[in-house]
Amino acid sequence: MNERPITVGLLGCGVVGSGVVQLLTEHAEAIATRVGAPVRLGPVAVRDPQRARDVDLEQLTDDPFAVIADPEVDVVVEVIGGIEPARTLVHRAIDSGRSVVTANKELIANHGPELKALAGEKGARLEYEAAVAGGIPIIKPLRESLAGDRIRRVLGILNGTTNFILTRMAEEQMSFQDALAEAQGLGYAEADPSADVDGHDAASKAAILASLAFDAEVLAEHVHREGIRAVTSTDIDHAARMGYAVKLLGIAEEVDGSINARVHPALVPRTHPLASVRESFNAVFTEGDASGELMFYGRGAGSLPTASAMLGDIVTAARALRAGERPNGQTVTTKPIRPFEEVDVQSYVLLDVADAPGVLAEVASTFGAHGVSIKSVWQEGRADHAQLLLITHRAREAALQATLTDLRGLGSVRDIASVMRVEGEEL
Ligand SMILES: NC(=O)C1=CN([C@@H]2O[C@H](COP(=O)(O)OP(=O)(O)OC[C@H]3O[C@@H](n4cnc5c(N)ncnc54)[C@H](O)[C@@H]3O)[C@@H](O)[C@H]2O)C=CC1
Ligand SMILES: N[C@@H](CC=O)C(=O)O
Ligand code: NA
Repeated sequence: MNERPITVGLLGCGVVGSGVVQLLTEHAEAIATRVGAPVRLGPVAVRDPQRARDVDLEQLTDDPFAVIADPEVDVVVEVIGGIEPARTLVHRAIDSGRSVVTANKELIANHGPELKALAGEKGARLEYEAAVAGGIPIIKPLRESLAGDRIRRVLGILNGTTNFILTRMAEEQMSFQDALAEAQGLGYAEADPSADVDGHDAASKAAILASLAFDAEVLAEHVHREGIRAVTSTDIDHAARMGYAVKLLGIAEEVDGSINARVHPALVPRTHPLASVRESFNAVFTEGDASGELMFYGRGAGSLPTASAMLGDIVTAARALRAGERPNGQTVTTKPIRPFEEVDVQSYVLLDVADAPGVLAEVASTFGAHGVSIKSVWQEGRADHAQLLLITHRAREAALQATLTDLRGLGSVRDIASVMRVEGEEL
């Protein structure tokens, strides 16, 4: 093969970056065959070039700007994470006509529109398969394979760290803190684990999925977000007894021309395919008019699975370079974003109540007064430790909130111990 090699410049060499180096080296022959030219690793920017590493790096620098300015570099791979300096680096790389492959969901969910527009203008590619659900192919399927369908709804387990924590809490009665520490040790967690447990990471991914599924500009700030800190082992036990698993879901729906995107813990019926997604695995479940229900399942985090998605993007960018293709200028429409209060959701409510005559009727009539219909009720315990577990039918979130306010005012309701959504139930 006498073709000019395509050179990759790497920004950051942590968990994912070292996986990219490993795969570029180990799969070099197959990649060269698939691209039609060798793809070689060029300069690599790291924080500390003196530090000992598992991977072999020849051209090390501590200046990421030198990498994007290197005339040899054709494709820039960004795995530093966070907004700055990643945003400036990616912006400059694209501005100089280079294609960029990134795993940075925060960057795409906050600045994707401006970066995509610049890439279109400069004839560069901006690829980000690793940014959502790590190694699972979902960006290309949504952008290409499903481009002829109309997607109505996307439901996903989009964060490996929180799914790992919830699985350990459910199956091994492990504490939240111990499970988080284990996820950190395995390289799944973000540098600041609050990004995982408070749902920021999943919200970025939900925004990206909503943008692609509905050809719209949905940013992280448009996503209603609740993390898993409030989920207790009592909730998980109750849910299990009622036939549900507790999952942190990212949801994007288009209903009557408006989009709602949200991330929150949810009870998922055990019979739903998402309920069986355990450990650090991710899954994205799509509902399309023509394709029906599809589920994409696999490793959403970890060095090599994430690097595998990036290598696929590097091959895409390298092939486009060889073919002299310009990226397609996709039109993005502006669609209204529906606030969470105006979304119809099914809910699970756990109440600490007095076990006295008339309490259930009082609680039920409070729901009824706001038009929230109750689907099922369980009572646990007696006297001072009585708990009522209620599952509602779909109702406007604002009506549920008004119900909760009134429940707090009832003498018989000691505490609203927990409120979660229910998703994936047959309607
Ligand atoms: N770890 C995972 O499983 C996944 C991570 N991602 C994303 O991939 C990106 C990277 O994540 P990780 O590799 O896990 O993080 P990491 O913290 O292991 O690696 C980031 C590296 O960038 C380096 N760095 C920071 N600032 C730099 C600078 N100015 N110049 C040069 N190097 C710099 C750090 O020293 C660190 O080694 C993030 O955007 C993350 O959200 C996406 C999917 C999965
Ligand atoms: N911290 C993230 C890594 C992948 O995006 C996760 O836990 O899923
Ligand atoms: Na992916």
